[in-house]
Parts: sequence; C-alpha cells; structure tokens
Amino acid sequence: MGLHCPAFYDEAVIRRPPVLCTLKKYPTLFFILFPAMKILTAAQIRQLDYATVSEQGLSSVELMERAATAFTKWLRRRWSTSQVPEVLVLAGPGNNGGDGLAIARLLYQDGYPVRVGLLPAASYSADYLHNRAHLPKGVPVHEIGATPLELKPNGLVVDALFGTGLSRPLAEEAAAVVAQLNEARARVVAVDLPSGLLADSPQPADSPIVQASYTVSFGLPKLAFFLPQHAAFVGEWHVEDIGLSAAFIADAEASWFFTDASAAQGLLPARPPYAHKGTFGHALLLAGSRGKIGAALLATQACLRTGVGLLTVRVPGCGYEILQTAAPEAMCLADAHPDYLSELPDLSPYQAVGMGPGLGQQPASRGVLQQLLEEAANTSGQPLPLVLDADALNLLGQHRELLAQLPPDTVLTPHPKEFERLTERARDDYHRLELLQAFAREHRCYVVLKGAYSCLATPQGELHFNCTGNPGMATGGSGDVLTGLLTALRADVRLTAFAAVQLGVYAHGRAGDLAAQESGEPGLIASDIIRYIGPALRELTAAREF
Ligand SMILES: NC(=O)C1=CN([C@@H]2O[C@H](COP(=O)(O)OP(=O)(O)OC[C@H]3O[C@@H](n4cnc5c(N)ncnc54)[C@H](OP(=O)(O)O)[C@@H]3O)[C@@H](O)[C@H]2O)[C@@H](O)CC1
Ligand SMILES: [K+]
Repeated sequence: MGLHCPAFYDEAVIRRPPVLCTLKKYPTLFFILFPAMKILTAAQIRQLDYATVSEQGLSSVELMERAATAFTKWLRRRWSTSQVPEVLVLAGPGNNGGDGLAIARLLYQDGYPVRVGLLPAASYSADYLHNRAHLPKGVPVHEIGATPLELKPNGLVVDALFGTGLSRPLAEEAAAVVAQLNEARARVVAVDLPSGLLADSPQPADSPIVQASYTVSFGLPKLAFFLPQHAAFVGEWHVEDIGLSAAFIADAEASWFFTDASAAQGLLPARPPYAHKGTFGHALLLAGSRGKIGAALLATQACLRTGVGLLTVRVPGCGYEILQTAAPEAMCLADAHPDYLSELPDLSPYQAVGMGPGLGQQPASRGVLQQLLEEAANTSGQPLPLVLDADALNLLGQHRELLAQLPPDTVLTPHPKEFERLTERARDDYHRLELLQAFAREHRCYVVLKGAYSCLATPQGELHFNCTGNPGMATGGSGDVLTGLLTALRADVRLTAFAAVQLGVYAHGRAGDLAAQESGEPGLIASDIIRYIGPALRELTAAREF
C-alpha cells in the first residue's frame, strides 16, 4: 500500500524555464577563473562595464557593439529572416536603448524587416546618441508612448527600453508602452532585463514590467532571474558572453552565486581503486509511517544509488517487509511501534543520518527527533552530519525550541511552506531570501529552499542558486529522493558539508532533467529520478588521479 504513497511537497513552486548559459567565446577562461559563479549587483555590473573598457582598451561604444552583436547572433540562431514579418525595436534613452539601436542596425544589415520605436526623454546617453546617428536610413523610426503601438501579427519586439540603469518604477509614456505590449501578449525578447524590472531589489507589486518571452542578458545572470515571482516577466533567459573583465569578477565581493555544470563538475571525487564499502560511509535513514512507507523506500533507493557504502533504514514495524523486499541492498531495523517511529537506534555505527520522509508528526516521533539532535551534537569529535526533511521540519516548526539544538552543519531541505513554518510568512521572494540567509547564519546550518532554482543558504550567509531541475520534478516523492541523495553524500567523509549539499542539489536536478528527456515532464515520477542519479553523478565525477 504505502509503496505508492510517498510524501508530497506539492506546495513547492517548480515553474521555471530552462536556463541556457551560452558562454561560447571564452568558456575555458571563464570556467577556470570562476568555479563559484557569482551573481553581481546592478552597481557592480556598472563598475564591471568600466573595468572591462579600461582593462581591454575599448571604448564604451565598442563594448556596446559586442553586446549588440551577441544579442543579434542569439536572435539569428532562433529565427531566420523569413520567419519574422517584422522586428520592432523599442529603444529607451540610456545604454539599454543604445544596445537596441545597434541591434536594429545589425538586424537590418542581416536582412530582417526592422522598425524602431523611440521613447522620448529629456536627455540621452552618449552611446545612445552615437548609435542613433549610425542607424541606417532605410530603417523606419517613430516615437512611441503617446500613440498606440502597431504590432504585426507574429512579429518580434526587441525590448531595449530600460536595463540595469532603471532608477524608479516606470510611469507615463514608458508605462503606457509596457501596458500595450503586455495586453497584446506580444512576442518580446528583452535586452539584458525586461524593462521595468529591477535587477536585484524589491519593487512595488504593481510596477509596470514588460512580460518578455525571452531575456538575453550579458556576461552574468541577474539575481531577479532566479526568483519565482519574476518568471512571468523574464521568460526563458539566456546569458551571452561578451568578454567582460574576468579579473574584476574574480575580485568582486559576492554573497549570491549560481551552481551550473561548471561549478558542479568534479565535486565528486573518483572512487579510489582500492575502495571498500567502509570508504563511503554507513548512513542511517529514519523514515516512514503507516501509509507512507513509499517515502522511506524512495529515500532508501536514492541513498543507495548515490553510492553510500552501507545503509540502514529504521522504519515502523509495518514497513519492515516492504523495505526488505523492495530494497535488499539496505539493512532494515524495525521500530517497536507498528505505525510510526518511537525509538532512536544506537547511532554509533553511522557517519550520517537522514530523517523525515513519510515520518508523520506523532509525539513519539518528535521524541526521536529530539534525542537525535541531542546525541548527534554530543558524538565525540565532530557532530554527526544530519539531513532533516519533510515531517522532521514540520516537527521543528511546531517545537521551535529544538532549533537551538541543531548540530552545526545540519542540512535542512524545506519547500517554501515548510520554511515558513520554521520562520515566518515572507512578504515576497526577496524577503524570503533575507529570512533564509538569517536562518542559516543563526543556526549555523545549510538550508536548501526547494523549488525552481533551489536556493542553498550556507552558515556563512551565502546563497547558491541551483541551475538544474524542471517542472516535471514537482511531483510526490522528489523531496524524499533528495533526502536520500544528500544523506549518502554527507556520509562520504571525502566531501565537505558544502560540497556535499551543492553537489547533491545539482545532481538531483540533473537526474530529473535526464529522466524528463526520457519520460517527458508530465510523465516523470520520483522513481525515474532515482534511475538517473548514477548517470548524473557519472557526469560530475572528477577524473581519477593515481
Ligand atoms: N554593464 C555592462 O556590462 C553593459 C551594459 N550594457 C547595457 O547598458 C544598460 C545599462 O545602461 P544605463 O546604465 O544607461 O541604464 P538604462 O537601463 O539604459 O536606463 C538609464 C536611462 O533610463 C532613465 N531612467 C531610469 N529609470 C527610469 C524610469 N523609471 N522612467 C524613465 N526613465 C528612467 C535614466 O534617466 P535618469 O534616471 O537619469 O532620470 C537614464 O536615462 C544595460 O542594461 C545593458 O543593456 C551594454 O551596452 C554593454 C555592457
Ligand atoms: K530591456
């Protein structure tokens, strides 16, 4: 029965478009210099602009030309001249508008039918004026704002109204243009940022913002791209490499990062040739209750597939035969109670413990959690690594006094609703990030906030956004798989706590992406993710050194 009834995290919002970071020109340099991929603030991006220009002996117009060329190449790869009846480029008064004017010129030279709409302003940037002067005469130009936009059916709109220089919510003509685009559901490709969206800070909920189908950004992604509340504005986002100063980025202070393939690659050490099962640790899972033994089984299978040396699973009596039959590779310790966990086993054999999938919220199970926290903190030497999920988190939320007992470096994997139960209701996604950062710092733990771009907060207050995963993974049991996977990696003493969690979250999403290629997103179930953990980890394993 319980086999088909895993724990759900249906409140988790997993609605994200695929990320395609195209770093074509300077990929090797980029990957060597930036193992942790930084997300810079809008102010840092402006400094990066200056640093690039002075370091490379460029003029700012030349850097703008690089950006426009990269954007145009991206657009050309997507649509040929015969596929679009018109490209309407909307240009604002700053350098985002300057990019737009250069893009209009390049597209026109490539044979696209281009028209330009200019937003009137009191003053214009120097590079805007340069590109305005160089717009070919054959490109029709008109003012926008006061009159209705005439949009051709199936045409493309290039949104180059405002980028990182936005200093206040859009109003008047600019707001009118945004309203018309959104109402017409125009097919919009935003240059750098959808106009009206701030790159990295909150703004009033009713701010006019372009709803882009695509956003093509330069150099590095913006923080705004990773937040669910912006998905409808940003659309599918891409980052194009324009050779921005690598030295500046390497030196820049950052507390936001993203984990893509290059950051995750090599995090898992190769297995030594003379390895034995003791090398990879012995993990314990505390999971399951009547009707939710499936959750325990999913966590078990994921833990095994991640390469744990030995695994023992503690389930209530009703789960014993199920576990022994469905997962013969694991050892099973039946609890004295038939329906839920009521006793903590001796912890001395284990290198890591995962608790929560399908657990239920019985007072006796809370007692097990409390004892686990006490004993894990008091092991001789380092505290015993813990991974807490699902009902273990709900029990912590109901008894917040237990939070003070979390051993350092404990890993918590809440979805937004579970996180809210541990802290407070967030006003918006930015506030949620603040709460996440503060919580991880205060409790010296790692918190994985699950969802699209799952966000890992570290005890040092860093936030790492994960780039793998897909909406197919918003299905019952996905979270149980993550718990098993992370427990196995925490039992592997070769990995630091941070590396284990960063790798685990990335590998979980990657396994889901590989599984979705086979099953499609709607048909994806948690067991499919487990089948692809091995292939995902194989991609991420470092070369063996002798
Ligand atoms: N950095 C890089 O690496 C590279 C950057 N590049 C490009 O530069 C872009 C940034 O350009 P940017 O700094 O000129 O800012 P941008 O977004 O065009 O807006 C500024 C103008 O808008 C005005 N304005 C602001 N808010 C407003 C409002 N609510 N309503 C009305 N007006 C408002 C503001 O006027 P003010 O605030 O002074 O009144 C000013 O006139 C960046 O996104 C990228 O596309 C690439 O070319 C090369 C590499
Ligand atoms: K824009």
